[in-house]
Amino acid sequence: MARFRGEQYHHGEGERLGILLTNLGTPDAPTPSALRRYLGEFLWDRRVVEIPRAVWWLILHGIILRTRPKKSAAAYAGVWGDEGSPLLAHGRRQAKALETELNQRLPGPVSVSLAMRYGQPSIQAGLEELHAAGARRILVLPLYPQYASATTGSTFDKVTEVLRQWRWVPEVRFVHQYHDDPGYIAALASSIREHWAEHGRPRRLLMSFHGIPERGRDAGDPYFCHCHKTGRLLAEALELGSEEWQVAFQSRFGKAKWIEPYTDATLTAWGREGLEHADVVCPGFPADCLETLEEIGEENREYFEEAGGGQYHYIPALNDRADHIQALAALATRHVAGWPEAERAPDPEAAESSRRRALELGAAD
Ligand SMILES: C=CC1=C(C)c2cc3[nH]c(cc4nc(cc5[nH]c(cc1n2)c(C)c5CCC(=O)O)C(CCC(=O)O)=C4C)c(C)c3C=C
Ligand SMILES: [Fe+2]
Ligand SMILES: [Fe+2]
Repeated sequence: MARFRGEQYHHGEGERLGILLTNLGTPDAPTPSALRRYLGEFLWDRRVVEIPRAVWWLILHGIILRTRPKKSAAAYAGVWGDEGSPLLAHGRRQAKALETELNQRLPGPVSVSLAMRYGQPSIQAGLEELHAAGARRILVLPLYPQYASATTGSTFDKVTEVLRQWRWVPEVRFVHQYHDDPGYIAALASSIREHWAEHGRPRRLLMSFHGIPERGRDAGDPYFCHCHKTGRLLAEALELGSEEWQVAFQSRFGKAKWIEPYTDATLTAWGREGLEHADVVCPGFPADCLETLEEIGEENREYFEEAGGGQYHYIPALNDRADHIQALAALATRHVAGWPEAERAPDPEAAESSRRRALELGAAD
């Protein structure tokens, strides 16, 4: 509260549309201590692990945070680039490109800030950045095409937790999902067709999505259905026959049963069959990250090849492809309809002619 004193508000001035582009988060460095901090925050979220707190605290602090940080740090080290975590580097490029695109499409002005649900830059920092830029209307756009309680739901929790501390809450809208958005599906289909033009068409395309515990799906989380609908629309856009594609779920965590089929088991089975060429695409990850580059690009490639499979290609995420940014800009534009920064400024000529017309009509009466 103390951060926002009266003099920081500029009544009527600096009106600006703010877009908070969010993703899951990533550690600050590929080291065990940074991973312990990051995983400690992430895995303590009740929407991510739904086990009673006392029991989970003992497991998390007694076992997981003693072993996983070292293993995860080694995996992150393998994908870490000059710009740091791939998820963060792609996120920064996406935010910049989206800001440029939206300022061309809308009267604006528009500011886009990138924020992570866990770690840095935080959702609090992103919201404060937008506020400092003069944004009084904010669209929250989580980069999760498919809604899940653990991701989209949790982002909503954090945004509202931060805004609870503000005296003057901005006008806020929230994108809930865009799993069947035509622009998103078309960008995925184009990226796959381009890959095929260069590397040849595979016998089968695996569409691998991050999993969730089966319990969540059975309790009503729409995530599983959203993933399947994305998969069906993408297969239709690519005109694939039913034997040529499949949906599967990756990145299992913990001992509970997760939604099936599992990506690793599917690719192992395809390898055993002697499938000569498999491609994997991850439509639920709009930016490449550990789970795509390492888990799909490396780990699952080994499962497939060691089981006897032939060619294997991971098709990169949409990242900052122009068609992806245009799809996100179109999505954002639809969600801010009616806000002043999204409406064309009145054209003085049109306003004058409509005033004359009104006068004429009035005179005719
Ligand atoms: C795309 C949607 C995602 C869902 C749904 C999701 C659920 C979920 N994830 C975990 C556990 C972990 N996820 C981790 C990384 C990670 N997860 C997502 C996305 C979804 N997670 C992304 C984009 C990333 C990558 C971040 C990066 O920095 O590259 C990790 C950390 C890495 C590791 O140690 O393996 C864990 C752990 C659970 C329990 C869960 C529950 C529904
Ligand atoms: Fe995850
Ligand atoms: Fe391929």
